[in-house]
Amino acid sequence: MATFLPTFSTPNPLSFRSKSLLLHYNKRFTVKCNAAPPPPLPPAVQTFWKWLSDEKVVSSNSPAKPGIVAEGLGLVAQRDIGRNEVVLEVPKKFWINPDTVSASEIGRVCDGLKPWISVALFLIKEKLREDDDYSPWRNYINILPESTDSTIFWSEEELSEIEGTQLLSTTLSVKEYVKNEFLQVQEQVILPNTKLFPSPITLDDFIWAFGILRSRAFSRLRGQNLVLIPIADLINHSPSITKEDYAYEIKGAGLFSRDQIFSLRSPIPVKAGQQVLIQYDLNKSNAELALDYGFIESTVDRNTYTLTLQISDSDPYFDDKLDIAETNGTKAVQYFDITLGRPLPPKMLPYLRLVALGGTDSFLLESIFRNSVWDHLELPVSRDNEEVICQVVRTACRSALSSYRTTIEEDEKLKGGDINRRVEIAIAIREGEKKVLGHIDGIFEEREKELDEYEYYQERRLRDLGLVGEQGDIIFWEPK
Ligand SMILES: C[S@@+](CC[C@H](N)C(=O)[O-])C[C@H]1O[C@@H](n2cnc3c(N)ncnc32)[C@H](O)[C@@H]1O
Repeated sequence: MATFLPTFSTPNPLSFRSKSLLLHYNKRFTVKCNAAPPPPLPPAVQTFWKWLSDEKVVSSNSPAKPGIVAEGLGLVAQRDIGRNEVVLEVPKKFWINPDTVSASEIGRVCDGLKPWISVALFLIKEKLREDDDYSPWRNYINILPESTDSTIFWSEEELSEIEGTQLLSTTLSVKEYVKNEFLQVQEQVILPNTKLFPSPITLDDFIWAFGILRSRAFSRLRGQNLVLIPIADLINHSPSITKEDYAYEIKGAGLFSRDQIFSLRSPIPVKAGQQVLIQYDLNKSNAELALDYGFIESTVDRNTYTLTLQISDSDPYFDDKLDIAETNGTKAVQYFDITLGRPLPPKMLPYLRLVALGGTDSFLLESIFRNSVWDHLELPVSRDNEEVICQVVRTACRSALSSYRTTIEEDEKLKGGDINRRVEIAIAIREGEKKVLGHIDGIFEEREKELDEYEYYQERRLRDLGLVGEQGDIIFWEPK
């Protein structure tokens, strides 16, 4: 399951982003973890299932049905399910997307709105409907959670647990973005149309809808960038499924039908009574998982930090540097996601060297080098240049590390204690970020130690001209 919204980057000039499976116990239901029979379905879920059964979307023979699981609600196999077997098929009529909104009573006032905003308004409108004002969508809305453990729902006190992290600045940027969008839509759509929106709509309602979309909408589907698929969106995530493909798709409803259906398959064999699970997104960092869904994984490589590098506007060579950067697929402000235990992104060192280029190395910025300069930047340019990039990165890492309230050792001690899920997520996130910062610092510490061993541009040039021997000795010619 992937999300649809703009990505948010952190504001620090040299900033970085951070990710274990921590099971989520949804506040809606109580889960007892023992071999007892599964807990009965809450009335809202039973009504939802009956609605879908009456509409022939599901039947008593469906391979899976809703169940109460550790993650809240989930899809539980009613019989053994094979790998790639279809678990559910949901016809288009039951999807909620911008087209659903356009065709609804609020459609005429939602035209032209961003897709997510029109769907958010639709969800809120349906949620706030009076009981006597029946709408079938109510069956779905009633099973949606009031919140998740996404950081957008955290209290100030909970957020203080991620002080100093990139996740905190991203969360605050997201909330600010949602607030601004809310204020705008409130003024332009909600308040001028009180007949359509008779109940007051608050920022909290809007944040709820945003959280629902962010955690449940399917994207990257044929022709559908933002769509809620009731019942299919009960599928939970498993970190042990490492194949993302083929879990879901949109296809034709049949040879003689123009309708479309959303089809969900199980990526692995599932025994009766077990939960059907998928991989939401292999590429999301723990910070992204925490923001979008309110859980994280213990997988090491979900820990990332985003380093933001920039060619300064006041750099005397700004235009030349920007031209070189853009010709080589980078920008004036460039983000590099650094993952724990992995090498640096390939373009990071050349970009850093470009940003730091100056003094006697600046001849490389001349136009005659334009086609070859990036190749030169792939390797150390000069001792000065290489030393500067090591110092800049190491200083930034140390400064970022000093903004966390706890050390890795203190975080380690807190783990396993009597802490709630959100604090558990907070500890893992801040520990993960610090580990990545330590990893980056370590890489540049090594480089700093090796400054005297690198071959720099001038030596490479002399060697290419045959003026340096294999051992680095300069070859002299006696004048004839
Ligand atoms: C698409 S919904 C899945 C249905 C959801 N469990 C429910 O009760 O409605 C995604 C949400 O399920 C929960 N979830 C899914 N997979 C999880 C996991 N592996 N660990 C913890 N929570 C998970 C999170 O709250 C997430 O935001």
